[in-house]
Amino acid sequence: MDSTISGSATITSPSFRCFDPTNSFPDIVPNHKRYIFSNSLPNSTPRENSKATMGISINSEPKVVAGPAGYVLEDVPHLSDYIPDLPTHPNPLQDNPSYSVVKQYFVNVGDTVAEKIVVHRSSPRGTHFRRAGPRQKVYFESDEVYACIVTCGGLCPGLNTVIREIVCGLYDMYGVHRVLGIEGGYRGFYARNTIPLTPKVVNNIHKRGGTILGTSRGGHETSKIVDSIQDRGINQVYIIGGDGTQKGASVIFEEIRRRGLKVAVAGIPKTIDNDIPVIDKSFGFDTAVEEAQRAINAAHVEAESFENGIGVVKLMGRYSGFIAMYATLASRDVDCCLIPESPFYLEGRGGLLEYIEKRLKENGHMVIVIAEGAGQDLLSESMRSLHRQDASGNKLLQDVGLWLSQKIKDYFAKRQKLTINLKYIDPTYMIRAVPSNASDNVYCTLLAHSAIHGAMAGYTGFTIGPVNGRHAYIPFNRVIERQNKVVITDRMWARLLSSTNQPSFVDPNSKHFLGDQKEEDTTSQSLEAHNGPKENNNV
Ligand SMILES: Nc1ncnc2c1ncn2[C@@H]1O[C@H](COP(=O)(O)OP(=O)(O)O)[C@@H](O)[C@H]1O
Ligand SMILES: O=P(O)(O)OC[C@H]1O[C@](O)(COP(=O)(O)O)[C@@H](O)[C@@H]1O
Ligand SMILES: [Mg+2]
Repeated sequence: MDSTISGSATITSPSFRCFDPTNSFPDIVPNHKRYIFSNSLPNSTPRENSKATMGISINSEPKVVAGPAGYVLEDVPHLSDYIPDLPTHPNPLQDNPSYSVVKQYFVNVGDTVAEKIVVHRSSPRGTHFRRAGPRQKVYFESDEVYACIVTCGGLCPGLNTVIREIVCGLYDMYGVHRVLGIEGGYRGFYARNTIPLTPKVVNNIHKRGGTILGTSRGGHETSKIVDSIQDRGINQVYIIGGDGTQKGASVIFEEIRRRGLKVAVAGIPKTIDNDIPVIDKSFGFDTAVEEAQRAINAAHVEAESFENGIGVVKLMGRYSGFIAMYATLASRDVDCCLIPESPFYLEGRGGLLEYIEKRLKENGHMVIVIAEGAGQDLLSESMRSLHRQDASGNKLLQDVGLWLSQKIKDYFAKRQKLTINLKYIDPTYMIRAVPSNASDNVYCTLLAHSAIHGAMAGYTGFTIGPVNGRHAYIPFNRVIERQNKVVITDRMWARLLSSTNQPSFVDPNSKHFLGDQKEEDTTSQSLEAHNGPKENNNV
C-alpha cells in the first residue's frame, strides 16, 4: 500500500489531533493532515460570530489518501478539518415528501468515483473523487444558513439555470430561506449591490440568456471579498465561473480556512470553451454547439449559392477548440476546422490555401470553421501585435476570422484564376448569450443540487462536476492546475479529419509535436466520457 502519495505527516504542534468524521476508509492511511489548535476566538461581532472557535489547520496541501491495490482518494476539504467538534444534524431531506420515498437516497459516505474507467486486469485502482450527493448528516441547520451566489468571467448558456436551481434547491430541499445574489462578479462582494434571491425572484430566469446577477473580469481582491463574507455573516458561498473563477475561489477558500470560518465554498464550473479539466464537460457547451449549427448552416447556404463560395465561421475557444471540433463533427458541411491545438500554415505545399483551391475546384464551394484562438501565432507574426490582456489576465486575441478571410481574398486576387465569393460570419457572442437547451438545463440542475448537498454536508473548497457520468466533489487544485484541451493525437480529432478531409498540417514524424500531445492523451478530452462509456466512443 502506498501511503506516501503527497502531503505531509509532519506534526508541527504538540497539541496535534487528527480526526476525520467523514473518513470511512479504516484501512486507508491519511497522510495529509497537520493541525494546529489556536486559542478560542472572540464571538462578539458578526465577523467573529462566523469564526471557528478552536482549531485552525495551516495545511493547504492536497488531501490525498491512499488505499489498497493502488487506490487513491483525492479528497476535498471538510469544515471539520479545521473546526473541531462541529455538531451534526439529521438531513431534513429525510422528511421531504418528494425525496423520502427514494430507496437509499443518501449517498454512502465511503462512495467514490473513479477518474479512469478504462483499466487492465493488473492496473492500479487509480485516482478517485468523493461522490457527490446528499448525506445522512449535515453540518448546518436550515435556519443557520446564509448563502450567497456569484457569477464571474464570460457568459455561458445555463448561468441563470444554475442560479435558479441553487436558490430553489436550498429552499425546497433544505428549508434554507436566506440566499443573497452578489452583483457583477467578484468585485460585487465589496463594490456592488446585492439582491435577495427567492424562488419567486428566480422563477423564470432559466428561460433567459446571461446572468441576472451580472458578471465581470478582474476585481478579485481576496481580503476584501472574505471581509465582506464575514461581515455579512454568509456561511455558504456558491461561485459559478471558469478556470479563472475557480482559481479565485480556491484563494477565497484558503483565506476562509486561514481565518477559521465556518463557511463552505463551492465552485460550479462554467466555461463555454469546455477547458476545465477532470469533469466530463461543462454546462452550456451542448447549447453552444447546437447554436453554432445555425451559423454553419448559414455559411453553407451562402457558400453553396455562389460560384466558388467560401463561408468562414469563427467560433469561441480561446485555448481549447472543443466548440469548433464538435460543431464541425455535428454539421458535416464543414470542409476545414482550425483549432488552437492544431497549428496550421497558409502558403505552400500542404498549406491551407492550396487545400481551399483544391476544394473549390472539386466541389465549387467550401466552409471553414475557425476557433478564435487558432493561428494566433501567425497573426502576431504578420501584425506585430502587442500582447494585451483583459482584466483577468487572459490574453486578448486578434480577430483570426477577419485576418484569415483577408488572406484568402488576397491569395485568390493575386492568382486571378478563380473569382471567389467569401462570406465571413462571426456568431461568437450570439452563441454564448442564448438560454441553455433542455439537456443543459437538466445538467445545471444536477450541478446546483450536488453543490448544495456538498456544502450542507460540510464539504468545502471543491468544484462539482460529473466524472465519467457520476457527480463528484473535486478539489480545486485539480481543476486549476491545467486546461482541458483537444488532443489531436486522439481518435476524436482523427474522426474530424476523416469527416472534413482537411490536411492535418502536421508532420506525423515530428517527435516533438506528438510527444507533447501524447502526454495529455489520458487526461484531456474527457468529453467523450459524458456521452457514454469511453470504450464505446473511443473506438
Ligand atoms: N489566479 C487567479 N487568482 C484569483 N482570482 C483570479 C485568478 N484568475 C482569475 N481570477 C478572477 O476570476 C474571475 C474570472 O476570471 P476569468 O478568467 O475572467 O473568467 P473565467 O472564470 O470564466 O475563466 C475574475 O474576477 C478574475 O479576477
Ligand atoms: O469578450 P469577453 O467577454 O472577454 O469574452 C471572450 C472570451 O470568453 C469566452 O467565451 C469564455 O471564456 P471564459 O469562460 O474564460 O470566461 C472565450 O471563449 C472568449 O475568448
Ligand atoms: Mg477562462
